[in-house]
Amino acid sequence: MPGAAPALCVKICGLSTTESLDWAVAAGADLIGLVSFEKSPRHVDLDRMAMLADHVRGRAGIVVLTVNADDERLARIAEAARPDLLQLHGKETVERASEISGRFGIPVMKALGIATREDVATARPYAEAGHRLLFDAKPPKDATRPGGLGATFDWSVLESLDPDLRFMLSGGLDPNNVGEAVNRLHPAGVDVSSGVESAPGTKDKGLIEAFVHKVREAAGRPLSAAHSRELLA
Ligand SMILES: O=C(O)c1ccccc1NCC(=O)[C@H](O)[C@H](O)COP(=O)(O)O
Repeated sequence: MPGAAPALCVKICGLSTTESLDWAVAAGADLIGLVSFEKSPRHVDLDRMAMLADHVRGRAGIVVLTVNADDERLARIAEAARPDLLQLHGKETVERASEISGRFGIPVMKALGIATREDVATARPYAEAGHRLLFDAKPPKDATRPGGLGATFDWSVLESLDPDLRFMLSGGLDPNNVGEAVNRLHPAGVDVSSGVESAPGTKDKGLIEAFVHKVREAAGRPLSAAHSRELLA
């Protein structure tokens, strides 16, 4: 559609039951996220990850997120879940991200903790290396995990961003603020975990539906599965 805004990809992260996977798919999510990080209330072990991935395969893109995982762990994840995307949410360098995507043949989305414009500037080398970007709130120094904290960051640091630097927005999004985020920042996608939960790790059907509805409303057009394929390509 000429002149239309690019479609928006919606990721619902931290899913750990078949029921909540079905809620996310039915609501229109493009991507579902499975957490492989033991300190997280959303962590799923390899057997559960494999079961969940097989349950949703073909109905949404499968993203598995890890934190500074070594090759042995990544090999087990790749075998168990056969993910469409690996989200690296630790201190992985550009070189490590490229090594992982090359070794396992799985595209990488690098999560970056954002607080200042200087943090945003660290994204360009990952993009130039062909990796997807997820901008999340920079975690506090005493945080027990680098993401899934339900905290927003100062979105104004993204307002002068080069429009060719496409990113998935994350961090403290919920049905009440995602519309503003979409209209202000025009991200390639949005990602949520805490904002669609009734308790840490417990997803809420109504909040998932409300979140996706608000994104669709703000984007002014149906969510595009083709766009999530583009994001995964
Ligand atoms: O979700 C977690 O528990 C988590 C643990 C360790 C690393 C990353 C984690 N989540 C990554 C995500 O992609 C979350 O969706 C993202 O951080 C946004 O979370 P929230 O602010 O709770 O919506």
